[in-house]
Amino acid sequence: MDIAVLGTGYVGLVTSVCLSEIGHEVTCIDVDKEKVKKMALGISPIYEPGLVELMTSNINNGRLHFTVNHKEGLANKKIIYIAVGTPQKKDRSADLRFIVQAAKDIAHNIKNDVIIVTKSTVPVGTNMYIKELILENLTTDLKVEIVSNPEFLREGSAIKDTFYGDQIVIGSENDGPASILEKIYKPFGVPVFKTDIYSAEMIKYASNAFLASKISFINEMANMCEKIGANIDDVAKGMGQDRRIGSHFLRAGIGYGGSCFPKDTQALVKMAENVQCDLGIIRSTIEINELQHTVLLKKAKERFGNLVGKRLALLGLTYKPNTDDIRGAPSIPISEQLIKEGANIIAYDPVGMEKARAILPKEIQYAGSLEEALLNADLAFILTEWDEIIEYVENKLMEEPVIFDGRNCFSLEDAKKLNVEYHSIGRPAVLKGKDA
Ligand SMILES: NC(=O)C1=CN([C@@H]2O[C@H](COP(=O)(O)OP(=O)(O)OC[C@H]3O[C@@H](n4cnc5c(N)ncnc54)[C@H](O)[C@@H]3O)[C@@H](O)[C@H]2O)C=CC1
Ligand SMILES: O=C(O)[C@H]1O[C@H](OP(=O)(O)OP(=O)(O)OC[C@H]2O[C@@H](n3ccc(=O)[nH]c3=O)[C@H](O)[C@@H]2O)[C@H](O)[C@@H](O)[C@@H]1O
Repeated sequence: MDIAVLGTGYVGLVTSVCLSEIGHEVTCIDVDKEKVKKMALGISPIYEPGLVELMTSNINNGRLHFTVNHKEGLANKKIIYIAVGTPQKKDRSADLRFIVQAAKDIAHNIKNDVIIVTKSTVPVGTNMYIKELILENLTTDLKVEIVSNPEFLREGSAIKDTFYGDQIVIGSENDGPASILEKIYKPFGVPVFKTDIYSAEMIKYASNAFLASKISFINEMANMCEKIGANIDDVAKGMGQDRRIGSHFLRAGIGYGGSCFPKDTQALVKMAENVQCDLGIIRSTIEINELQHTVLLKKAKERFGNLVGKRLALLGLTYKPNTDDIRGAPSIPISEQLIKEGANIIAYDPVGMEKARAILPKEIQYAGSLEEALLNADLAFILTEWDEIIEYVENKLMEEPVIFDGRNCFSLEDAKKLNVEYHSIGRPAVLKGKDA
């Protein structure tokens, strides 16, 4: 099948590469000229394990193409994916500016009947709006059908998630376009769930909100564990072994981040307000998450009194390991708080430093290695559980700095062997080989 994909962020690029890998001819269209130029040479704009290899092989076998030209990219395509960004507006609702432009780009450039497949996460009702917008802007009479096909991949495991996902959700007005899409995806061998468009749009927001609320729930329990002397790791394990609860998304820490959980939970609350619904659980989820970004700082202030002039190694800047994405990362509010407290930050991340420089406070210095970041540091904050960080801390016999681990990278048993003072989330502190 000849397919066009508008937008080559995480979702657009991974979708395009995976569709070409299963035999489809895919043209990626993006308005970012530099990005397109690089991608055409096989250079990925994102760090994602396994992506470059698949991208290069499909460019070389002629199934994957890149262009900035909508007219050229959309020519003769019967299937057009929309995967442009839906960021957050100031009022916290979803910003549909890129969606509107994409719809107009499609309307102005197609010459044949099309099926539009929306991968972007969009508020309920947006797919019908996209269809209307395209029809309104057409200059000739063409048939436009629309399918909501929300994306569930996670950054860092995006390729695996596409090939081995739990399900593909397809929302449509009738079975015609849904069946065509089902056929396109057949080689993935992933179960397809067909539903109506509104439900498909809602499944995406409800899923992200549920996962986010699971994280805020366990973080709230972690904060209580600290007060009563329980260990959140064991509490989460004991809960997760009950299959009705499940063990996933019960890792306590400094709160969720990323380009989606924060914006999608807030957009869902806004969407609900518009129909006079109050989503109390999701509002609390958001509030708890924002508070959770402050717990390491509170611990450090309790331990040191104040942080003025203290040299602080900030280890891990991306919102999770195996991605270079800094969008919505807890490192943003945490580094802003630390600067206000007068700490001297020296930061390190295995792959995220280039993107971090553009987003984090200007006062931060960047180290070329973990060793450099930790040299003469009074304290270290671990914000992302990168293997490189865990292995380094595990293998270097350090007496200092005092470690504040925001991701519970070490079991308490292993923490006792580290020879450092160690504070974590929802568990007792460890004082150089002993419980505090
Ligand atoms: N990042 C992720 O892991 C996931 C994202 N999503 C959703 O997917 C959507 C896309 O997110 P990301 O992949 O992070 O996107 P992104 O925001 O990183 O990239 C979007 C791309 O679209 C391009 N673009 C904007 N307008 C365009 C137009 N008119 N024509 C062609 N290209 C255009 C931009 O230049 C940019 O390269 C969002 O709605 C997001 O919520 C869903 C699941 C996972
Ligand atoms: O809509 C999206 O963009 C995507 O959002 C998340 O994927 P992603 O943001 O890539 O990463 P996750 O692995 O879900 O982690 C999100 C955040 O939650 C945190 N987290 C996750 C799990 C956990 O137990 N505890 C926890 O604090 C992570 O550290 C990270 O900051 C969802 O898992 C995807 O299904 C969805 O497609």
